[in-house]
Parts: sequence; C-alpha cells; structure tokens
Amino acid sequence: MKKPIIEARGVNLVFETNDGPVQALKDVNLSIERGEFVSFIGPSGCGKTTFLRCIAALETPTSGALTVGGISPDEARKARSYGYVFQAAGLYPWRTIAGNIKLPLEIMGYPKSEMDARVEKVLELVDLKGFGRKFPWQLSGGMQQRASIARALSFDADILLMDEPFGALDEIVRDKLNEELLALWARTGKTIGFVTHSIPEAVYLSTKIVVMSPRPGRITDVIESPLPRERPLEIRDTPEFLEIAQRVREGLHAGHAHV
Ligand SMILES: Nc1ncnc2c1ncn2[C@@H]1O[C@H](COP(=O)(O)OP(=O)(O)OP(=O)(O)O)[C@@H](O)[C@H]1O
Repeated sequence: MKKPIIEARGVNLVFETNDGPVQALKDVNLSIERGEFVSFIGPSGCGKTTFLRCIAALETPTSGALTVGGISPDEARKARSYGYVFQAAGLYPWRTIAGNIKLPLEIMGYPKSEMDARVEKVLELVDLKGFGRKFPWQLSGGMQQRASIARALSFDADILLMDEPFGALDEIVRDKLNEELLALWARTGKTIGFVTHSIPEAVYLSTKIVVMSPRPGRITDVIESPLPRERPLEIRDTPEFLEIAQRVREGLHAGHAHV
C-alpha cells in the first residue's frame, strides 16, 4: 500500500494561556493520500487552522505523530514541500503581482531567468496572464486571491495548504474561484488541504471532507466523497451532492451535542 503524504496519529495540541490550558486538537487521526483534495470544516475554534499550521510546522503538537511526505513537518518545511495560502491575500502593495509571486523564489535564490519563467507559468495557471506588471490595488479581491495562490504555487511544492482562501469574497466570485481551483488541481495533481466554513464549498471541492468540532477540537466524521473528480457547478443540485451535504450537517450537529 502507498504511504499517505500526510499522516496524523493521536495528535494532541494544548495551548497554555492565561486562562489555563486550551486543548485545540484532541486525538486527531487522519491519512491524506497523494493527490487528494481534503477540506476541513467545523465551527469557529474547532482547530482547523491549528491542524493546518501543524502540517506546515508553524505549530508543534504537544503529543502524537505527524508526518508530511514521510518526514517531520519541520523537515518538510525546510524541503519546501508545501505552499500556504492565507485568508487575506497578503500581497505587498509596493511590489507588482509578478514581484509578489517572485518573492519566495528570490528568498530561495532562484536564477532570474527561471524566476521569470515560473512567474509566467503560474500566472497562466491561475488565469492572470498579462497581469504581472499590475500592482495589487489595481486588481479585484478575487484576482488578488488568485495571485496569492500563484505565489504559493511558484516553487511547485507537492502540497497546497489553504486557510479559508475565499472566505472574504462574495458568492459569485467564490463560485468561479472554486471552479478554477478544481481545474488547477486536476492539471497539477497537487495534494490540497483546504479550511472552510461553507458546507457547499467543502462538498463541491473535496475528495475527502473532515468534519471537526470544538472544545476540545477533534474530528467527528471523515467523509470519502463518491462524487466524480470532474465536477460542473451544477453538480450541487444533484441528490448525491445534497446527500453528502446532509451528512456534513449531521456531523456538525453531532459535534455540538458534546459541548
Ligand atoms: N496561539 C494560540 N494561543 C492560545 N490559544 C490558541 C492559539 N491559537 C489557537 N488557539 C485556540 O485554539 C482553538 C482552535 O483555534 P483554531 O484557530 O485552530 O480554530 P479554527 O477552527 O481554525 O477557528 P476559525 O474557524 O475561527 O478560524 C481555539 O480555542 C483558539 O482560541
């Protein structure tokens, strides 16, 4: 059997705060296979972001085992195994779009010609061809978020971690970006970890949906989606889609019963 690209076994994380310990993650067990699209959904404070940050070695579990590509998250971070997309696009206003996308490549010391080639390639991947010389403030919110995805893709990591990347966008833009993200995922074969508050977004995008609940943050359900990988937006009106959405809803409610 192939080894999962991300594997968590009995992961716990307790934050020590002024008000006492906060158990952000409790006994999290999860396997993510290469090429999967995994969404994390649950109410505020259930540990979605914390788990993503553990994968990215931005937080360290208090106990348990977590591997990324068979190595520790810290080693995986040093090996540039993932790109990270935050809720806010976080582009530097004094740099052009191309300049922003180049930033991680500059830090990694890529030669100029390769940087330029990569910028062109990722701009095309996120449908921003021709916008490299614009500044962030000249782009719409949706375009800025596409640019931040391009930046995360620029060094071609196997894993893309996305923390509510479309949360601040209106529904029409969000639909379009969801469609584009699926196309990008199909073209690149990346493994994607995606945090969301939206049930339709989670069901539309994912091959696996991880339902979480708070206090302490834990996984209450893991749903393997039976939907085909190729998904027109209209799939959201099919009985299969609505059935999965219902199961997510039930998982969310069941989680609350423990609070
Ligand atoms: N650095 C920290 N110090 C102390 N407590 C923290 C820290 N980071 C997160 N927490 C707490 O851990 C719990 C999980 O937080 P986390 O941000 O992972 O939740 P979330 O599910 O991503 O929430 P949201 O949907 O609001 O982003 C919360 O109770 C939060 O207050």
